[in-house]
Amino acid sequence: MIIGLGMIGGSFAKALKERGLATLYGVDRREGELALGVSTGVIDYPAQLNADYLSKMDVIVLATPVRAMESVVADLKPFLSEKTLVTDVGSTKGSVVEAVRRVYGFMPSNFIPGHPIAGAEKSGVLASNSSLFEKHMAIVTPLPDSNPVLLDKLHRLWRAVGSDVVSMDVEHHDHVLASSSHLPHLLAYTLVDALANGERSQDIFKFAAGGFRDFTRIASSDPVMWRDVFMANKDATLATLDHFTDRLADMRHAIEQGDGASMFGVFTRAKSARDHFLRLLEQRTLGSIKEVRPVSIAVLPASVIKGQISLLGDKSLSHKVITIAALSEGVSDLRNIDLAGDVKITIQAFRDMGVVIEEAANDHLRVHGVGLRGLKAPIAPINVHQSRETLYLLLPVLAGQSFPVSVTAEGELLNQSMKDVFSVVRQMGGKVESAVEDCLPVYLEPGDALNLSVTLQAGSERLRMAALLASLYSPEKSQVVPFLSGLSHCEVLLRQFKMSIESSEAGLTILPSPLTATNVVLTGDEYEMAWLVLLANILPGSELIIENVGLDSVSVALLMFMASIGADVSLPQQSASGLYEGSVSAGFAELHAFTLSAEQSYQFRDELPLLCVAAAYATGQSCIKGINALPYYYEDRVLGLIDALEHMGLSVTYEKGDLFVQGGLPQGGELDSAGDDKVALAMIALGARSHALTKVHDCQKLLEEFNELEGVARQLGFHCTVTQ
Ligand SMILES: NC(=O)c1ccc[n+]([C@@H]2O[C@H](COP(=O)([O-])OP(=O)(O)OC[C@H]3O[C@@H](n4cnc5c(N)ncnc54)[C@H](O)[C@@H]3O)[C@@H](O)[C@H]2O)c1
Ligand SMILES: O=C(O)C(=O)C[C@]1(C(=O)O)C=C[C@@H](O)C=C1
Repeated sequence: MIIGLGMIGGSFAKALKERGLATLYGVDRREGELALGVSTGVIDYPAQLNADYLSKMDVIVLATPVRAMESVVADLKPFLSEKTLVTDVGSTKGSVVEAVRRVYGFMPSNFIPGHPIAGAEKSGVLASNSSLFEKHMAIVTPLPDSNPVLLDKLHRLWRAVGSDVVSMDVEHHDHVLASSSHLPHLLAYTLVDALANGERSQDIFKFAAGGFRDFTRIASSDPVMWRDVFMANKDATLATLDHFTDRLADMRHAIEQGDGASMFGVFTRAKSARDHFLRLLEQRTLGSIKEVRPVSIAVLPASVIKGQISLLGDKSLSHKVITIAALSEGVSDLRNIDLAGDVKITIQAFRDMGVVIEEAANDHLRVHGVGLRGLKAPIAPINVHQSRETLYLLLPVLAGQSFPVSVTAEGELLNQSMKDVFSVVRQMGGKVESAVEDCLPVYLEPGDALNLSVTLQAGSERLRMAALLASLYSPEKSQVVPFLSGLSHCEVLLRQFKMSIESSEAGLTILPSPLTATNVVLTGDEYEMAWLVLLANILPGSELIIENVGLDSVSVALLMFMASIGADVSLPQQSASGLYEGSVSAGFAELHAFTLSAEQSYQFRDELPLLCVAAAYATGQSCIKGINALPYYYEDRVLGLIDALEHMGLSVTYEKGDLFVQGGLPQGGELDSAGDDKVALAMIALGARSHALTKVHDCQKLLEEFNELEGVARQLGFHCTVTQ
């Protein structure tokens, strides 16, 4: 039985009836609504509140405005069996519970309140919609004495009409809904009323467009229902209204003072919060993660590359410089930033914590730093999706703030051990809790900051950066001993922001100091640079100049190694920062077979897919040692390349972790990059001088990370095309 056959009661009845789940009886004080309910098939029968009807009901749903519920409960009381589940759909819950208690003197165990978080600005039975509750939440607010069997029945009823059921405490419900639903209705009603009765009202409505319509849709809602809501949820509404009024006063002040920075801050944070909300909503309504269309890249053999090119900023450096700028004091102008792919995740995470990041152009950001400890607690757990880079940069920074936070991820990242970076956080004094040891999701709680002294057990650049960021939060001097000696971009970048890092034989010594905003033009992506150098060397007639390069110790060692095996490549000069900065030139040359020691394999682990291709085009047999000693994802990449080399007709042996490749000309064919961007780029190089067309599959990630690939290829005359 539905009592109050309006829009919500009618929608619930219709949803159950269409699914063949119930015989529906309706009660309403307006007979016309009941008649319409029967004629439109929303209910089966009209009914009345007497013993005949009430004694045979399994479920009774109160769907009147909330202040009418007390008299309805009083009318039900004499005839009600305690086996009948009585529930309601009212927008407030405390008032309904109080009303029932007033009638009974206690809360009967068969009365379990509920509230579907779905609706519309319409009212009346004709506005019923049987799919209204699908993919929406239904909140139930059981009480300590609630009958568990009937509670289960209530859950099943809401699930049956497509809702996700959530349990909540009555008081919490009323506070949350006061902000999420009641306050917006109050603002919409008041805005329309103020404008309708103010000066120039006719023109205001005449010239209002989408903004006004979107903001005020809910002012068309039923006035009786909403009067009841505000009378029933007075305290919680006043609390959220006061908070809002204060914030509105701040905005008024900012406008009066012409304080653009404050306005910009509020608008950026609000946009980021709303975008986050829409993403949540989208996941709920789509029900599943979006499908990604597979993309392949076809490579036509025998092209030549020629010209001068400047590459977009290195991706991992883009993540890093955004992080450093966000923690600096002042505004940093960052240029040549790669805003594609995972970098967006780092940007979003900082925006979610109150950092204003302006996108001045496609590759240009203006970051309004908040200082080392100035981040704000995010409204929801931070999701780094599949970005390991974001995770490693964020964790130490979060452990340095004053609020606890949860961090989660998606896909494979959820199953991988984060022991190394969790250990850095623990050494800072942060508490790390996770259900599965050393895995995400993780709950981070800042502890008392400790002086950091870390000896890194691996050469990863992101771990090095994580340790350096962690050391920013040490009360006094801290020490980071990198796994690999030599200059890295991490120190160079941090020094640009005035971090005090001294380098000695013993490692890096860091003195506590704030970071100062600065302007940075990022140097080009180093993997893409190495890829172009390789391509130029395997395509006869090629001549190439790559500008805006900044080489750290590993990249210098790699290019020198390439030169030692016959590659035509020249390095720029070393600059004051210690990096080799300027242009790299490269051209065609016959490469010789080479042997890479296990130490070199580790040092060049990122570039190993490219070195496998170099081995394929070199004369003689090359050997790459110690592959099985690398972290598994580097080994996986090489294994992917081994498959590709064999598929292209080359002679390859993989024995006890050592790879032997007999150079020759590959045949062409179809290769699977398994979604790895670095592997895909190497496979494209492998196809560059093969006998026939090469098609590299699963290149979505590559195009996301290197979305200017087609443009670069076109500019240099290299024939590769994206196909579905
Ligand atoms: N409108 C929404 O978006 C929405 C969403 C979730 C929950 N709710 C809640 O659902 C309830 C119903 O809202 P609605 O939008 O369906 O309103 P509605 O106006 O469409 O329907 C209410 C019905 O209750 C009837 N009614 C009023 N007093 C009665 C009484 N004493 N006895 C019998 N019938 C009576 C009215 O005649 C009307 O048909 C409210 O408590 C509201 O807070 C509304
Ligand atoms: O979508 C609308 O029009 C609504 O007003 C629905 C809405 C809401 O504020 O979200 C209104 C009241 C409720 O109790 C639950 C949902």
